Amino acid sequence: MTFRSVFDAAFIRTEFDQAGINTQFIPSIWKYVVQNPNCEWREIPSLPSAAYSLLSSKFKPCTSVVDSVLDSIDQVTTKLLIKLQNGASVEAVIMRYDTRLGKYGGKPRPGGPRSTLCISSQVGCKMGCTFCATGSMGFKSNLSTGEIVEQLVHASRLSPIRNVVFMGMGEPLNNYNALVEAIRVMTAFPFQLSPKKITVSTVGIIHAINKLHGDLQNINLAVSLHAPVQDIRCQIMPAARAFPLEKLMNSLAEYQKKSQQKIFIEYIMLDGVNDEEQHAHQLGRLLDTFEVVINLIPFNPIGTLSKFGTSGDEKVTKFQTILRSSYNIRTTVRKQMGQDISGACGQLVINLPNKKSPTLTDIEDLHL
Ligand SMILES: C[S@@+](CC[C@H](N)C(=O)[O-])C[C@H]1O[C@@H](n2cnc3c(N)ncnc32)[C@H](O)[C@@H]1O
Ligand code: SF4
Repeated sequence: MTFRSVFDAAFIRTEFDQAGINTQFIPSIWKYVVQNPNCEWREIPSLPSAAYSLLSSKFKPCTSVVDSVLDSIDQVTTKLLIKLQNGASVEAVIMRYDTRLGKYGGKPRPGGPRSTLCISSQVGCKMGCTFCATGSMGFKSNLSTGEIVEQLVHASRLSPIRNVVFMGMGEPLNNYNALVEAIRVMTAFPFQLSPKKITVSTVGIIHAINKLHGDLQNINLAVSLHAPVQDIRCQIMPAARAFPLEKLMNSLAEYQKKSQQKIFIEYIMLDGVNDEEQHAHQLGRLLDTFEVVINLIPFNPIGTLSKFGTSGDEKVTKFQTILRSSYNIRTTVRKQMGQDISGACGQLVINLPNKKSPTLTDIEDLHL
């Protein structure tokens, strides 16, 4: 029998309403589950009896289970392999790199480290970017709101999570309703993450960007641009044909006008493809009228799944310098994390259900 996640917010609210149970009990149920993910419903104190029977018949505290936990050698990154109820698996990655450490003069941050959690929104992805391991799987299924939130529940048991980035498996804006609802849950009691600490990364799904600000305010939008001109974008990202660069930039301009927020631009550095000086100038001119931060991403090799090479450090530095000095654009280079456990961007790819349960060796084999 299939159970729903108690974090499937819209579903549980409707069920409570229909059964005449006050929906105000829901946050306290979530709090109990966050603290006791393996609890029995009867253990939760002070619920009406109708709530216990409804919960028992239709819901599970967590519908997903953590199959394995893998730490990087430096202990900074932890990859969770999470098995969903339908037998498919996704990965979530905890990164303990604390950008605020400098603020404390190199001493540990008061209250301990606050981690960033990289979350998956789909099993596989249909956008087919040619440098991405997840893209090579094709689309398998969407995660429900509850399955998205449960990644936070599982990770929070290992590390206090301060930031959430939708940069794991899948294209979040292709699973729009579940994404919006999941972010609403994450910013509500008992998680209470600040929307400013949540980043949605997208390949550039124009119709979804156009409505995003109406549904969620104050979150960060990151756009995987990866090329300054349409023809290079089409070569490396098939989705660029459906979402042409010019229309995407118009949509981003509208988004920025409404949100009044910086947009984060992700730019993967592919050797000899998009990393020449002329590309830096084209990118600088393209973004001239925007308030952006550019994040240059060193390409993480994905073995035979992709033919690309990683740009050399000198080229990356030159690219960064042009954007900074000629265009005054804040430009950072992404720190490489979790490569030894294939937990880095674009390295997330999972074996499929009903073949057999994936083991870590299977996953490592697929990655490398
Ligand atoms: C895996 S995607 C998930 C979010 C969304 N689908 C997107 O494309 O923005 C997160 C980021 O990883 C980047 N990425 C994908 N494959 C990569 C690779 N092999 N090396 C480095 N970054 C990669 C993507 O371009 C994107 O900026
Ligand atoms: S980079 Fe993002 S959009 Fe492209 S295939 Fe990978 S997950 Fe999908």
